[in-house]
Amino acid sequence: MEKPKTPHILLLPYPATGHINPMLHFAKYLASKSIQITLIVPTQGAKSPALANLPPSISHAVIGDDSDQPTLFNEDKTVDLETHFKRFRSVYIPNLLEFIHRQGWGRNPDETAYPKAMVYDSTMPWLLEVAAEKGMKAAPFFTECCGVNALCYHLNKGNVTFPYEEEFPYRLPSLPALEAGDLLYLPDKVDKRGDIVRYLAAQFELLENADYILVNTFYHLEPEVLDWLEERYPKQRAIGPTFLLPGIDAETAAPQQESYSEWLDSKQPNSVIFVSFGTIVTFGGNQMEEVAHALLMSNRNFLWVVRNTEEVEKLPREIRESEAGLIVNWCHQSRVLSHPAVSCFMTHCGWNSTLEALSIGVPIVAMPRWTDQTANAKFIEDTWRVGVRLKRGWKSDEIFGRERIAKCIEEVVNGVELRKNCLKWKALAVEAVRRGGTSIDSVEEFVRELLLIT
Ligand SMILES: O=c1ccn([C@@H]2O[C@H](COP(=O)(O)OP(=O)(O)O[C@H]3O[C@H](CO)[C@@H](O)[C@H](O)[C@H]3O)[C@@H](O)[C@H]2O)c(=O)[nH]1
Repeated sequence: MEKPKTPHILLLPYPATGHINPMLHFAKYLASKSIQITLIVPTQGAKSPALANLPPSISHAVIGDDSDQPTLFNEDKTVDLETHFKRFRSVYIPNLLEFIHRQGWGRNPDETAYPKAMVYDSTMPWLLEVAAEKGMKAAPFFTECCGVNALCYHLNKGNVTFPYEEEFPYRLPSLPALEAGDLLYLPDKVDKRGDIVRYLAAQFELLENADYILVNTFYHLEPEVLDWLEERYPKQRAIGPTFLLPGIDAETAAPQQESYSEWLDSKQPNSVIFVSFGTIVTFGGNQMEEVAHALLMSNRNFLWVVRNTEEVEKLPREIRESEAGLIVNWCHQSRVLSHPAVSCFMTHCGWNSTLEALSIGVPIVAMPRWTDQTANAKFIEDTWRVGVRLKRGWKSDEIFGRERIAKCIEEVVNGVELRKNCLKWKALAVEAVRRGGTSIDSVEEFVRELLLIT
């Protein structure tokens, strides 16, 4: 008997865990619908823990980029980010075209094996042209929140100029009033010329030609800004939180790192401060020391993810030897957040971490560093009201002191209103991905319309 024909789709994340994770969750959901998936990761992302437990239903390829170049956010040298991004693109595109050619999927787009669509990270908008050249539908995937996307839209259309004009607050349609410290930026020592802001704004290049625009958020979290952007881009859909899509395993942790599970199990409900700063930012020794002392001052249990062993060694001895805490270099974050022992989450406010906390219902101590994190922290405190932020001044690389951090922890741990709000967002997030929910309906629509299957 002839095997049933399934459509094939390419997924192309940007090579960073915070970008691979949400797209991979989406890929797993599509794979569970018998859609054939090929996940293509540039070499810089090949070692991401997100890729540790790929299911056999997802084919996986690594394609050369410019990874012998300096790391993207290198604080020791001022990296010319514009050159970095240009080189990435100029190396990646020919390698991708050659990869597609080598697969023998054929040139005829009617062939079943030939990918019908390309879902690509929105920070690589130039992939739309590759999709068009290869006769595939183009679906950019945004890994940041819609409020941040709207900021990028205004930057791209010139409604907001960079360097920012000092007429704060900015009042932009569908967004709350924004102060300078709420906007996208990187400190001068990492990105003097604002290349990262331009790179993020460029997500809106060519966007009107996209067949679908996927955003990892959910409708009830950002209704005004989603509606506002949808008026301009009718094919925009909120499909998140992708880590909650049904039937997927959102596992990202290396299995040998599970000692923390037993440790968490041994703790009282609501007794542990969970601290994790994502996969890119580093805060530097002095800031880490202040965090360490704030945790000690809180007199509570803590579970702290410090990615790098050298960083752990630089922490004060009292924290390394403290019986109240555990320091690990990786964990299954969404599982930790779901543990009843966890009472609050100190985070750098990367969008995945923010969305995970919101959807699991854990209040936040927001300690943003840069890019979208400052805006996310603003929304966490003032829009969703699920946390307290350590507020940065404009372009400030100030070190937050231990007293200030400890005060935020106390406010969050004791915040009755915050906890109520958390439960509200949690319920709405879960509803979005349930049968008939806004996000799941959008995913099903995508599958039906773009891949032409029912
Ligand atoms: O021990 C850990 C640490 C992290 N994670 C996961 O790693 C992801 C981290 O993503 P995120 O919180 O978004 O942080 P970054 O890694 O910093 O993400 C980058 O990408 C995001 C999406 O574009 C942006 O919002 C951030 O600012 C940018 O730094 C999350 O899914 C976490 O659950 C784990 O599973 N275990």
